[in-house]
Amino acid sequence: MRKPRTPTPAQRRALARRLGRELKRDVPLASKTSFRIGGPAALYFEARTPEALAIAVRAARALEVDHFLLGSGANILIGDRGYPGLVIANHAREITVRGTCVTAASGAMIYPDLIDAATGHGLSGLEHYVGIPSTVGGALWQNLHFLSPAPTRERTMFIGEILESAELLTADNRRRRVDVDYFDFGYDQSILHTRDDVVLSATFELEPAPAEMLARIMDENLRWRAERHPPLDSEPSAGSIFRKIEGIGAGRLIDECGLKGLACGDAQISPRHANIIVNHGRASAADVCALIMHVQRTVHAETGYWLTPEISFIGEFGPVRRIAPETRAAAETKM
Ligand SMILES: NC(=O)C1=CN([C@@H]2O[C@H](COP(=O)(O)OP(=O)(O)OC[C@H]3O[C@@H](n4cnc5c(N)ncnc54)[C@H](OP(=O)(O)O)[C@@H]3O)[C@@H](O)[C@H]2O)C=CC1
Ligand SMILES: C=C(O[C@H]1[C@H](O)[C@@H](CO)O[C@H](OP(=O)(O)OP(=O)(O)OC[C@H]2O[C@@H](n3ccc(=O)[nH]c3=O)[C@H](O)[C@@H]2O)[C@@H]1NC(C)=O)C(=O)O
Repeated sequence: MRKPRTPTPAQRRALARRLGRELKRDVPLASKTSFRIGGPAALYFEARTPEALAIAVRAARALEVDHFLLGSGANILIGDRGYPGLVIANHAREITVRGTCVTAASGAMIYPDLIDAATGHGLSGLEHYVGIPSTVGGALWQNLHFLSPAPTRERTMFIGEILESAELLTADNRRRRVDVDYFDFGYDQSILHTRDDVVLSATFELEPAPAEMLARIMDENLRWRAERHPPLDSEPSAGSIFRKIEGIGAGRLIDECGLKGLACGDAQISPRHANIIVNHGRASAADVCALIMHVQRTVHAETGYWLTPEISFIGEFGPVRRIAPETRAAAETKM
């Protein structure tokens, strides 16, 4: 990925003319991510409607200002030096329910807002994703997934299965409604990874279901997550760091290499789940990157697999120190 550039004074002024007083400077980003890590955005704009989102993206494109679209910040690591261009934070959160269709602006939170709206109307299809931090846009970007309900949990369910249509701002700045096939969904994959489209809103086609069934699925899924994953509020993270590889869980490989609990500064490979790095308070992006690189080298040396990060790296990063090759967790374990 190309390094984002700092806008020129002329670009800043032109952007301010288009976006008005809502365009802010030097806004800290760490608190806007689930990892609670990262430097500031040089320029920052909060879009509260799909129209404002389209205006901001069009303005950045027209003025050739490097920009990043921030959802709930749950799948990214922002560099310690921050983002030198424009961060457009998607706070377009309106949700409407009509019959069995739920339409949401792309900044709506899947959990709790969209799930509350759907289950409150006795509609099934979204409840599987309870407890997962994501906006609607982020969920379509990566085809949000979770296991099918207990007791069998025999397959992975994807949000693409219930998507009916979406409104996009396309790469050529047109507003266009597309159906589900457009997204070319896969595991952790969608067309959004390769096209510069922005999701403005999405419509999900759901099915009526008894309230007790919805409540049971949500309880069981929340319990599943609580048993396996570190709690986000007290141990901030970005969820899974690495992709599955040939169907094998990255967590299993990292665990087998004895890396659970290994720490670098305040960043630590979670003792609970080896594919999650947690921030114990003052972790830097450099600490997280040092752990990521150490995991890649160790897992490769011991298993032959090269793990690929699932999270996106946003903005500017400083130097990363190398952890000694043989380092294991025991001496540094923090619980
Ligand atoms: N299954 C699990 O347990 C977990 C899953 N996750 C996943 O993490 C993601 C979190 O979403 P969220 O926090 O909102 O996203 P983020 O703010 O972390 O952004 C992630 C990426 O989504 C893209 N994106 C966000 N909004 C839009 C939009 N409106 N239109 C097009 N692309 C968009 C951006 O891509 P670009 O740079 O290309 O614009 C961005 O790089 C979800 O995909 C979720 O599946 C996270 C934690 C746990
Ligand atoms: C957390 C995320 O998504 C999760 C999603 O919530 C759940 C449920 O559907 O399935 C995946 O987790 P996962 O725990 O199965 O993923 P992996 O880290 O690949 O682990 C696979 C397997 O390894 C084993 N495992 C895991 C952790 C660990 O410390 N030790 C270990 O042995 C477990 O048997 C586990 O089942 C998604 N992760 C990936 C990379 O696909 C996320 O995307 O951020």
